[in-house]
Amino acid sequence: MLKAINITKSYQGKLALRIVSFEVAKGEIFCLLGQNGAGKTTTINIFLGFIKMDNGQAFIGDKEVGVDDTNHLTAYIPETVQLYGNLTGAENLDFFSRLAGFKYTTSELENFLTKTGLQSDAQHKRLSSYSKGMRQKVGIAVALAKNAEVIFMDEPTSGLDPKATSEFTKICKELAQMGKVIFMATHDIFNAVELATTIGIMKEGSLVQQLNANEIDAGQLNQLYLETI
Ligand SMILES: Nc1ncnc2c1ncn2[C@@H]1O[C@H](COP(=O)(O)OP(=O)(O)OP(=O)(O)O)[C@@H](O)[C@H]1O
Repeated sequence: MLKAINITKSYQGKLALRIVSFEVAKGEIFCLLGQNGAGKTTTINIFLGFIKMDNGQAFIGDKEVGVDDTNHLTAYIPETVQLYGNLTGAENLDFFSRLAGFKYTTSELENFLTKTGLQSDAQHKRLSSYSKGMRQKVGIAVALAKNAEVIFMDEPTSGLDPKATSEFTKICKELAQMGKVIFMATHDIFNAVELATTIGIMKEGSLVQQLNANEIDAGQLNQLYLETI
């Protein structure tokens, strides 16, 4: 579903990605680890079309990023989901769904929000009263409402408390069971082991490790990470 072929990217002559290649299948959760500046966000931004690669190719399904229209296939959950504080969760979802070309009834909007675990008494409250975890649930509801096939996430559990992280992990697994692809940059080794099907480790712009998450525990991954980066 996702394919990176020999992607390179430099900023002002400094290489940020050095010939990065990988594939992610439907229903997979790919967690990308690596130190600050390793190239995780750059990889995500290239797939989202926010920045252009210098060389290589990126595919989402059979569509090529930068060549075909891939916008409708993707959703993006950044560390802090950008929503309108003076609108309710349901109103934000309605607004962003319409932007993506979808018009839903109030009960359909509520269904999307309920699927993410956002409690019904919160759905019609203003976003300004939401916690970070609740905002992320609205972000995930937007991804569901626009029927995105691939959800990119950049450090989504950063700053979440353990309960919110656990709820977030559960939702991600449900999304994967629905056949969605999740591609996540994270510093959270323990959550990556819990969540991922595949774990990638980046170092200085290269994807230096790719591991099956079932074959490693958190202690082993932590050790390997420290030896690798
Ligand atoms: N807009 C930009 N202009 C110049 N250099 C940039 C830009 N964005 C990223 N870089 C550089 O590219 C490299 C990769 O950065 P990137 O943000 O992809 O890393 P990262 O792994 O996501 O780091 P972090 O964990 O801090 O988010 C770094 O050296 C960074 O300084």
